[in-house]
Amino acid sequence: MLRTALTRFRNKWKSYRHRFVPWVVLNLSKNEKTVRQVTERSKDKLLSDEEVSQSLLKLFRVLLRSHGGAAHTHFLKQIRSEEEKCEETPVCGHNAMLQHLGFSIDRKPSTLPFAGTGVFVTKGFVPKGATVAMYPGTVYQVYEPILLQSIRNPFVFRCIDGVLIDGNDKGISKIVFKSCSGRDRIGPLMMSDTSWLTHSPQNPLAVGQYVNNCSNKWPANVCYQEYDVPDNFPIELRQYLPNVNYSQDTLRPLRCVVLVSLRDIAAGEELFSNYYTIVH
Ligand SMILES: C[S@@+](CC[C@H](N)C(=O)[O-])C[C@H]1O[C@@H](n2cnc3c(N)ncnc32)[C@H](O)[C@@H]1O
Repeated sequence: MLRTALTRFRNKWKSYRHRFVPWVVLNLSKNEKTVRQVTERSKDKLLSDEEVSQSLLKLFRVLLRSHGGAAHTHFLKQIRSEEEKCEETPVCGHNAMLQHLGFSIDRKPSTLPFAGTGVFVTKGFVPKGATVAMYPGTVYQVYEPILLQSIRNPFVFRCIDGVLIDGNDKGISKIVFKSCSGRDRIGPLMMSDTSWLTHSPQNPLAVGQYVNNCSNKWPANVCYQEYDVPDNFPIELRQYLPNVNYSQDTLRPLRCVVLVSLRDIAAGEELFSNYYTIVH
């Protein structure tokens, strides 16, 4: 009997796509109704990678312009024609987001009791199918060790293929991210953004690690989606990517995770994702 129960649990556990260990284990039975079910891995993507690229590039180009890009003048020349479409005044990340994506998001105390910080739409309006946030952190391939960093860490996110992203902005996780980010720079160009580790990230999308889990009362309004950064992603815009590979020798494209809106979301609403997705 115990053996059957254990086998059933193991099979079910294996099909969970995103997990925040150990919180998921402790809360699995509390809100099973909210589990998101998809029939195939390929059906899980609401947006194509190209659509995700387009919205990231739109924002990052404005950020580059507003941050001066002084050290990257020669790169700026290359993208001059695109930039001419943007307005001349420098803008802060949240304004850039509002002006160019139509909404802004920020961290605030969650509306849920005992749920700590959450993420809210602060201004504007998020249409269904928009890239609303990014899940920052160090990317660990399935074969890479994460034991120390994962102890008492509720920010370890598991992707569909077992890749892990450590989105903790404190302690050893923070040290690891900064060290990997410094290691990967190319001359003056950063290949990733470390400012998500602070209270004011340069890339205002990079707060997805603070999105709380939905409940029976508050259904999910966003979902996670893997996004592998394509080779042709402009090198001068990679400084806004909030992810870095743990190992320098990783051969595959950089894994990012974005949160995509499942419905229209109005200003003032908290974002809720689904920590559990079953892939049948
Ligand atoms: C990825 S973190 C989310 C950010 C977290 N709210 C914080 O302030 O650090 C996951 C943790 O958030 C809390 N959390 C997420 N969803 C929750 C919910 N619906 N109710 C209570 N706590 C929740 C749990 O403590 C969980 O371990």
